[in-house]
Amino acid sequence: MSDEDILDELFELIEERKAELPEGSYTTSLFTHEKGENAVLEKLGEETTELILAAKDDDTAEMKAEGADLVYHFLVLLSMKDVTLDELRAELDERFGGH
Ligand SMILES: N=c1c2ncn([C@@H]3O[C@H](COP(=O)(O)OP(=O)(O)OP(=O)(O)O)[C@@H](O)[C@H]3O)c2ncn1[C@@H]1O[C@H](COP(=O)(O)O)[C@@H](O)[C@H]1O
Repeated sequence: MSDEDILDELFELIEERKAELPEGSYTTSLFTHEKGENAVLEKLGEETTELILAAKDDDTAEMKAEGADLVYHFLVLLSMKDVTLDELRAELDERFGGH
């Protein structure tokens, strides 16, 4: 499975959680008052700090773990703001065009 596949699958699952709000799901809790937008923004801040500290320690295993948390919460934020993964790809594609 390519990296692109897992990002698409994860984003689709996040969109499904947003639409269906199944109980007992952590993602659901981020889309409801149980945790909400502030919790997503706080997590992005916390995990960015943890990623920086892992990099400073040259701890690549921890970098991957914190990076995965960061990507997941970033995808939740995109979905929360009705931005799609394809729009993010279009932004990256546009920048890559010059190469
Ligand atoms: N990738 C993730 C993912 N990364 C991190 N997290 C959650 O993010 C939360 C915060 O992580 P922390 O390490 O800060 O843990 P914590 O301080 O104990 O968390 P809180 O007290 O703030 O809840 C944890 O509860 C993790 O479970 C994730 N939760 C879900 N996913 C993906 O989303 C899918 C759907 O999950 P559910 O919506 O829970 O079914 C999963 O199968 C995964 O693929």
